[in-house]
Amino acid sequence: MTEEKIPPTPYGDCASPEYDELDDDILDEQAEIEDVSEPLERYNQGLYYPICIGEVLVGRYRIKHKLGWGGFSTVWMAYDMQYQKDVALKIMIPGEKGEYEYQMHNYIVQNVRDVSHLVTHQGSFLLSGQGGDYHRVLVLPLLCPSLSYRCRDLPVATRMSAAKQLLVALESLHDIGLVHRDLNEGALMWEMPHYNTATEYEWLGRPRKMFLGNHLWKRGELVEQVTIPLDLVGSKVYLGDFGLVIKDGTSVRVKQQSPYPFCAPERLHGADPSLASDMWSYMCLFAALYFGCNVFYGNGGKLTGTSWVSQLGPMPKQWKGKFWSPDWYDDWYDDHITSLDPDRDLAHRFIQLRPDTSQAERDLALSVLHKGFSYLSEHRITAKQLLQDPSFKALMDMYQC
Ligand SMILES: Nc1ncnc2c1ncn2[C@@H]1O[C@H](COP(=O)(O)OP(=O)(O)OP(=O)(O)O)[C@@H](O)[C@H]1O
Repeated sequence: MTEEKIPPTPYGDCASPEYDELDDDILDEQAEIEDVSEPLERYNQGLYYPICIGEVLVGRYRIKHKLGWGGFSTVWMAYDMQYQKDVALKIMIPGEKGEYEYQMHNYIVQNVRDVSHLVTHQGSFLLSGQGGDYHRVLVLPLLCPSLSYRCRDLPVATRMSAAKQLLVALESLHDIGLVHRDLNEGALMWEMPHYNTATEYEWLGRPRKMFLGNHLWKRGELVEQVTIPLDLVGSKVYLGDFGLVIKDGTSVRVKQQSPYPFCAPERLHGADPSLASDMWSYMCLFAALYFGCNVFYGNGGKLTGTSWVSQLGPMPKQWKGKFWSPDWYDDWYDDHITSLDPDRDLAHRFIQLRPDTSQAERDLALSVLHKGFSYLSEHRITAKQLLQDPSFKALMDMYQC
C-alpha cells in the first residue's frame, strides 16, 4: 500500500439533511450515544479524525460501522473495495504515537516467530488532518471488538481456551524481549466468524450516530460502537494494541498502567514495565476469564492497594514509601498485621463465583494464580514457564484446551 498522504475524501450519508431537524427523541438518543462513545472534545482538539458512515477513504475503504476507540485512535469497520472483504481501520491521532505503533507492528511482523495470535497490520496509509497534521491508518484484520465484561457470558471452557491462546500470544512477544505494557481486556479480541449479508444486516443494524457539528474542519459523526452477538463470536483469540510496546529493560517516564486493576504493583512503586509486569497483567486477565470478573479494582489509589493486600497479604517492606499516590496505608507493608480478609481472599472467590468447582480444580487454579501474583517480579512465573507448568496444563486439560 502506498505511503502517500491522502486529503479528506467524499462523505457518505453524513451530508444528509436529517441532522437539521432534532426532536426530543433524537436528543435523548444523542445523549445515550455520547455516554458510551469517545470524548467529543478530542475531535475539537484535532486528535481524532472525523469520519462519516458511508465515507470512502483513499478511494478504497467504505466505512460501515464503528468498532471501538482508545486513547490513541478510533477503530472502524470498513469494506475493502479492492479485495472485496471487510477490514478494521485503526485511525491514529496525529503525531508520534501513530508512527510508533506502526513501527512496532513492522518490528513484530519482521521479528516474531509466530504472529498467528497477534493483530498485525496488513497495510497502512496516511490521511491529511487538521492544520497540516497527518493521521496514520493501520489496516487490520476484522475481529470482534473487545468483549470486556460480556466475556463472562461465554462458556468457561471457551474462556479458558482464550486464556491459553492469549498466553501463547504473549509468549511470542516475550520470546524476543518485547513488553506489551498495556495488557488489559481491550487488547484481547476474538475471531469474527464468516457471516453472510443477512446475518451481517441483523447485527450491524443501522448505526446509531450523531453529527459532530459544523465547527469542525471536516464533517464527521459520533457513532455508537457495534455490539457483536456472543453466538457469532469465534473461538480463536488474538492479542492486539501494540502502541506502548517496548523492549525489556527500557526506562519510561510513565511507569503506571491504566486501567489499574491490571497494573502490576511494582509499577505503582516506581518500577519500569517489564516482562514480569506483563505476566501480572496476564494473570489479572486469566483470573477475569476464570472467575468472570476482575479480582483487583480501584483507580490506582487506596482501593487498588487494599484489593492486593486483602487477597494476597502484605506487600514487600522495601516498597514502603514508594507508592506513586499519597493515598496509601502503612500496614500494607507490615507483615505482622495479617490483612488477608478471609471473606475476600482468592480462595473465597471460588465460593462466590465458581461454586461448581471441585477441590482438585480449586487447588490447581490457586496454584496458577499465586505463581502469577507474586509481588516480587523476580519470583513471578514467566510466560514460557507457565505454558509448561503442571498445574496450568492440568487445569487446561480439565477444559479440554
Ligand atoms: N482489528 C480489530 N477488529 C475489531 N475491533 C478492533 C480491532 N482493533 C481494535 N478494535 C477495537 O477497538 C478498541 C480500541 O483499540 P485499541 O485498544 O487498539 O486502541 P488504542 O487507541 O491503542 O487504545 P488504548 O488507549 O487502549 O491504547 C479495542 O478495544 C477493540 O475493541
